[in-house]
Amino acid sequence: MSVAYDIVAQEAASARALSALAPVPRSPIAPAQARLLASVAAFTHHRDTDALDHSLALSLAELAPARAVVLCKRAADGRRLESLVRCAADAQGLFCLHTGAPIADDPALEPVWRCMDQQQSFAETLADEHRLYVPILHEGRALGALQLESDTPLDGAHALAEGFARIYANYITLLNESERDKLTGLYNRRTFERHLQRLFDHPEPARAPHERRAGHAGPDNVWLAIFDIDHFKRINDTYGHIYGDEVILLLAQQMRASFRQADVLFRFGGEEFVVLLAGHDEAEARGALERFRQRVASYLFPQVGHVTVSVGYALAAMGDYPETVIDRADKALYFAKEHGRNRTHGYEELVRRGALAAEPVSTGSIDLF
Ligand SMILES: Nc1nc2c(ncn2[C@@H]2O[C@H](COP(=O)(O)OP(=O)(O)OP(=O)(O)O)[C@@H](O)[C@H]2O)c(=O)[nH]1
Repeated sequence: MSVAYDIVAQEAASARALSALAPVPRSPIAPAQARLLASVAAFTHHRDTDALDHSLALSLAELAPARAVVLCKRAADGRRLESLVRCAADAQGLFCLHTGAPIADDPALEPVWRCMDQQQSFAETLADEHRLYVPILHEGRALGALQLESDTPLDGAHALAEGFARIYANYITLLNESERDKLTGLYNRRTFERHLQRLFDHPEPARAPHERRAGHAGPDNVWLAIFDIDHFKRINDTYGHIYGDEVILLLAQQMRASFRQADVLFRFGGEEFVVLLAGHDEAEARGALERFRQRVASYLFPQVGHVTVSVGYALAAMGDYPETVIDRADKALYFAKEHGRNRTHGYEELVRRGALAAEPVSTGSIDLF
């Protein structure tokens, strides 16, 4: 018995070894399946959320097929839509991508909200257009929705769109985790450069194009501000790290409540935070930063009481190296710390009044990220 068993086992092992060496016979794959797999592979290849969003809309528009696909994403607070990506065929049938911020209370977005609230797909037929709405669900929550538009009924696209929505939800959750700080949920330093570039490309995303100032063509100015909690070591030493962490968490909440939707908030590490503000002039940027500083100073942190922050900021001009701008804001922050803390200082303002020496323009290419 045992010999026979060994022979059978040996034969099985050598068959496995042979099959490992022999070329695997390729079973024919339908072109549609091959295209689908290629699309999924291409779209899960991306490591940044913007590229992933674009790829999802494009893949679905091509495969559905749909005249247009709109990806609507909900903001973290769940109460508003944060971004729209629309992929639509032009007159030549080529797909073009448009990104933008939804207008609050836009009635055209009512079916999108219905789809997210009911967490269910549904189809609608308008005068000469068929529409399909599919929620993007993750752990019982709708992260957003897909809207497909076509001249013909989209019945066949239902399963495809739902499958894509599931893959997208899993993947975007992983990406979000890698882009955000675990304690506060703010963006981490890794994604800073991409956000800076995006602000230059799409200034003031919270406003609709018609709301922008007439004749305003290029990007608005962008300021980079660094906040540092004053005497944070003392807070840790007096109350312990758990309370220290709570101060960091509550400060992040204060940041979210104080800054506009268009401003981008980061935790750079430790007790250091960064905000990218798109604005018209320095007075506007300074006003927003001062409001935040005062808000923190008057907030009562549980157990710890009053906490203050020092703020340094600098103009991020198009073409500046991010590390140069960070360095300037850091110098202004250092000045604020040196001159009493709980203050806001701008690098350009300090240079203008001779309190800081102007730095030569950096021509290096150090990559800090
Ligand atoms: N609780 C907590 N503490 C942190 C974290 N990251 C950094 N720290 C602490 O933050 C403190 C920072 O101290 P310092 O850099 O000396 O600065 P400071 O005491 O805030 O003083 P100034 O910045 O000069 O006002 C250190 O004690 C770090 O251990 C964190 O994630 N949680």
